[in-house]
Amino acid sequence: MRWSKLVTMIDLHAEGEIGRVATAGFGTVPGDSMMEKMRYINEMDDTIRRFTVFEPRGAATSTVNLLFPPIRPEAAAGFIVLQADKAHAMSGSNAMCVATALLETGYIPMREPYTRLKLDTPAGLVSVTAECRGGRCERIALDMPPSFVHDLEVRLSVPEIGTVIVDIAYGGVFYALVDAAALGIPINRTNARRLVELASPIKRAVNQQVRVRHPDLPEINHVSYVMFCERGSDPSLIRGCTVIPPGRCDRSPCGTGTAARLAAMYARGEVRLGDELRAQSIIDTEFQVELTGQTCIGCGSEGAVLSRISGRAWIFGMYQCALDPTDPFAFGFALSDTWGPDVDEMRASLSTSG
Ligand SMILES: O=C(O)[C@H]1NCC[C@@H]1O
Repeated sequence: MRWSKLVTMIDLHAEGEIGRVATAGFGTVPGDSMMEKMRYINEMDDTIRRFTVFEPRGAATSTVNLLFPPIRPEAAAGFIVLQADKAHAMSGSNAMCVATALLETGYIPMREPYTRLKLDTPAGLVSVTAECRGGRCERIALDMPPSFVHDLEVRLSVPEIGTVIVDIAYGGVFYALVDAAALGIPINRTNARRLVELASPIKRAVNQQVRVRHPDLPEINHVSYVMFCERGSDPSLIRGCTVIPPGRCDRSPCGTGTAARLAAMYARGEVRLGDELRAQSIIDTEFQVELTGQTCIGCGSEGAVLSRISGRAWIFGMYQCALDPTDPFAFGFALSDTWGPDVDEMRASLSTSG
């Protein structure tokens, strides 16, 4: 064989949201921290991201997590989430996939009934508690990064829609949280495409009209996702749908989005410390959510909340993708027919041309 690249991956999903874990073959990514590695991918060379996520080797629902040996001594491993638009600082469903892959393949020794480990991410260390039985990870609980509200009830002027009121909060990445009922759109499978079409101008507007910045992680300085939020008659059930650029719905209840949402709910007095909730996705899968504490960030100036979010992940395959030196699509491609309305905007932001 004359391949110039061969990347080995484990196929997983967490409550329906795909999260491939690349374990070998993607070479080295310069950086003395996960944040530096993420910056390198986003600003210097995103070829491995495009090679693995975009077509023909990837697809519109692709997410690939690059697995790294630990840099911080207390971490078992590090990972960086590669999505269609960029590398991101943290992801709940993907952290569940990474932890499950590490334990069920034996990369990290499994202890029953609980295995505890730390994962290193650009957003910081994430403590993981895996419920294990018979060699299987039955549930992965994440102690999410401290979550906080950046702005409540920001009035956005959104072309094609009008005024949209959003909360802006952080749960590992920044979110614009939108009340789905205010836009008259229930979160259900039928509305998946419409939710994507609504999120596109809202995300553009929020990043044009609002400047965000994490007080301790200044490189996290834009809103990554729009999350539509819904509450039903059951106060313990919160339903949500995160739209992932360039245009698809998160199939999971979204861990970072739910953590951000909890901060906004806490700020409004809608939840209290110790409350346990169920976060439900557009395909009705669920994460268990607990508001576990308060903390400060930004030199103590910002109030933040701590949450533990758990879900299940499953390995469903192994995948190797290779590059023939004559393959014209080493950098992959994406089309708006399946990837969503913001493909051209996404292409304009790529750090590697081709
Ligand atoms: O659970 C989460 O946080 C992720 N799911 C896909 C988009 C987010 O990164």
